[in-house]
Amino acid sequence: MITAERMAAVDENATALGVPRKQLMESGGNAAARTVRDVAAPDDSVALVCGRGNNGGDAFVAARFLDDYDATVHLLGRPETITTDIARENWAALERGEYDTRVVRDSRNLDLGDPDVAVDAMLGTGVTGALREPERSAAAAINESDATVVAVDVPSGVDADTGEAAGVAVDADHVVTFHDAKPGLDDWDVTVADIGIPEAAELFAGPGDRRVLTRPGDAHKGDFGEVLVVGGGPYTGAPALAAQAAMRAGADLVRVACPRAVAREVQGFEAGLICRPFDGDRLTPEDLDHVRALAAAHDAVVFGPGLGTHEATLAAVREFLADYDGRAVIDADALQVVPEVDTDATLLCTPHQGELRGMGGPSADDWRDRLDAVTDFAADIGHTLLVKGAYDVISDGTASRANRTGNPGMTVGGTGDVLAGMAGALLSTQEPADAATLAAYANGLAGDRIVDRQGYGLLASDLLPELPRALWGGRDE
Ligand SMILES: NC(=O)C1=CN([C@@H]2O[C@H](COP(=O)(O)OP(=O)(O)OC[C@H]3O[C@@H](n4cnc5c(N)ncnc54)[C@H](O)[C@@H]3O)[C@@H](O)[C@H]2O)[C@H](O)CC1
Ligand SMILES: [K+]
Repeated sequence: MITAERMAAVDENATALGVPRKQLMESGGNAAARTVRDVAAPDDSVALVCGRGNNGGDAFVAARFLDDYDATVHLLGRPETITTDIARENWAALERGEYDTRVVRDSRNLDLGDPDVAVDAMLGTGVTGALREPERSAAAAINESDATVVAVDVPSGVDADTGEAAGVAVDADHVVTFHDAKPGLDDWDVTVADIGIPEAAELFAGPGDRRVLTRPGDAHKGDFGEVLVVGGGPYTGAPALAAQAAMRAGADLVRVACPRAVAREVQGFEAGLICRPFDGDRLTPEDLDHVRALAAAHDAVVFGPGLGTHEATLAAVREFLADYDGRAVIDADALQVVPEVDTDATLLCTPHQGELRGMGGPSADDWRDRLDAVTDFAADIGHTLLVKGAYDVISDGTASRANRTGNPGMTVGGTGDVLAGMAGALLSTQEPADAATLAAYANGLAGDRIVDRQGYGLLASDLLPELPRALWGGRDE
């Protein structure tokens, strides 16, 4: 089962892998034609009723695979208003090939004839709200006809995510849907057609996974959250890196709770960082009132960078989590307490494989073997895991994804702090698994770009200025 939103992401990932949408449209159109062949007799007439988006484009392709039938392509609207290049190119091919095409400029002129089979390719996953004209009249005409109706991807008028129709919808006898079942189609006679989307487009994080984000140009203050980084003690750079990464990832506000001595250093890295220091030289249970009050005022907490493993510090983490019910990224030394704590918090844990074993998690040499093992362990502990490695594995306990951006130059200290900070910023507004996937992808991509440019020898802080483009994509992508 796949939602329209996720389908669009997978589609974009497929393009990045070198399987562009036009190729998928070719397969989709071919699959639609095969479904028509299954229901049509050899001399049957076929009316393909097409919208101006890619759903219509699928039927332009299908028409080429139905040469031997008496097939007519009805385009609802002027060819100049076709919304995508690939649909327009396929329409142009029909015209050049002298197929039987009709342009319906006005729904009052719609005449489907009396087809044996009607193909509904008006709207697919791009539908919003109730059908407008001329699609509404065309849907009524299809429903009133005696034709066997084959709907492409989704019956027009039906929202593929809810299965609800906001008004008139096509009453299809068969639905040929692409790649995977769509959530709203349980009650229909559905064939799922493989259109050649590589498994890697679903499994590996890619540029399509950015679609959950609002692009900075459209963003408003408050679209992103406020993030609290709790860290520092024996280490001072870690909380500063995490906080700066959270800022680069678009957090509206980032504050750092750390020992007073660390705060001076944190601000030395970046004057804009706001510190809310506590006394002493490491986190202890005595600081919890301070940390709890701060955490309650933020959308996500990043817990761990540079905290160290002092017993009192781990006790503080344990006590904090026991009655925290917000969202947190747990990294580094704080990870080891997670399995023993009963908490209502929503946690995104970012262990490398050694830390995963320290949490009582699975060890598997091959990342493919890790996919299921990490899912099982995430389900066990009830939190989302981002297991770092040459191939990162991400799971919320129901399914797993992998990320293969990044390179050996990123084993240098601090890159994990950058990842944790970015994950915290994303977790403040996104589902934990989406936040984890995107953080892993963007962190690795930033590192890959640096190494492409300058070779190895990168510093974790080099990643920071690369993060925005890695997260949102650049104009050149
Ligand atoms: N990977 C894949 O799954 C592939 C799917 N393909 C097909 O593409 C469609 C989705 O195409 P898209 O262009 O995004 O949207 P639509 O064709 O569904 O519709 C866009 C079009 O419709 C207008 N519109 C929106 N709502 C309404 C309405 N209520 N009434 C009238 N008109 C409406 C909107 O303005 C646009 O102009 C997917 O379903 C598959 O069939 C591709 O072939 C590639 C692979
Ligand atoms: K359709």
